[in-house]
Amino acid sequence: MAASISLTQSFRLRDALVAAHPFRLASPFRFGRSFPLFQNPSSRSPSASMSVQAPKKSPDVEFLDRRESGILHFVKYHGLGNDFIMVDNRNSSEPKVTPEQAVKLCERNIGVGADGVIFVLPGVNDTDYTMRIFNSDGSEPEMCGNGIRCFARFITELENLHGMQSFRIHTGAGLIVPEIQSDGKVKVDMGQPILHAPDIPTMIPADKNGSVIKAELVVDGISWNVTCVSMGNPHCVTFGTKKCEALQVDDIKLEDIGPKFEHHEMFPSRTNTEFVQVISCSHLKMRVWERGAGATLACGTGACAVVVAAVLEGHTERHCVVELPGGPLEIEWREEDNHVYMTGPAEVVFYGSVAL
Ligand SMILES: N[C@@H](CCC[C@H](N)C(=O)O)C(=O)O
Repeated sequence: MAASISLTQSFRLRDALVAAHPFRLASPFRFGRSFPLFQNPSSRSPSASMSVQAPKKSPDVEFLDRRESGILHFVKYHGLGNDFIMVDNRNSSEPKVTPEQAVKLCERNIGVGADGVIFVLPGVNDTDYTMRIFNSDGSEPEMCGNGIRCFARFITELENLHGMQSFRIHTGAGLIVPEIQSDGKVKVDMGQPILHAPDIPTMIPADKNGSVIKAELVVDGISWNVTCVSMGNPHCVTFGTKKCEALQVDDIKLEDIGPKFEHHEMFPSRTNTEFVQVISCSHLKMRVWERGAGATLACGTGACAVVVAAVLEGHTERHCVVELPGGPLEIEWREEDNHVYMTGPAEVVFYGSVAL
């Protein structure tokens, strides 16, 4: 596959990237060619201290080591259709891609196409790695739930690890711990939800505990009931309006109403918004409008925020299946430690290289 697609003078796709990629591939497309120039040392290798040779990357990702000026090698991943361009950035603490380049890469018609670009950077403060992400509009969020599952699976490719693994990841939301399970799914300790209004942040008047739970927010002339939760990044969760308390989420016109929540004056850092339907006391259905990315097929931090909001509003138990357009996530808000746990898949879509 050596086709060259001309985009603009400053941005060309190389090695025949797919713009419209199939969802849920049985086996990933492969566009990168194996061509190892060097091997990265791995402190996680059990034999690292005894062997002169550092362990090899998984053969699928050896092409990431090719050093060619102006070329970005990457692996595209998705978590329930929330898709990301994953970049091996372990040799520098500065992302290899600028926010402006990320916008072009994420473009679905003339770019690779993705909801964001994620960088695997060196760890800090006793963590194994640092995760940074640019949304498709170039803004930088604090955290990404589907992204961190992809991140964990990408590390196993980079480090050629097999079986159950767990990593300590530094993010803008603090320490996050994803764990690869025996079935290949990734369970993530997403930490504690933040409910204190100024820390979310929201300017919606808070209750006596400082939280915004089932409060009124007028958007586009309609009074919505909203609960605000931060999972490191801000979320505004709604189960309905004052007039109609129970949403039918398929009826929501996301493209119209989503941006009005995102840019509402009550959210000084903008917000992600989840529209939720209660199916049962352990089953929720949601659609999401993401800050900086628009309508996506899934949002991991959003699903976590939704379960926290559902418990606080008295709709569900603490352990729920959250059904998203891209598929289900299992979410538990554990009483013992106040942490939220998210379990779901992460898959390779394809391997590629692009001229920046
Ligand atoms: N899709 C992500 C969230 C990505 C960040 C979000 N758009 C924001 O700006 O906060 C997820 O799975 O959590």
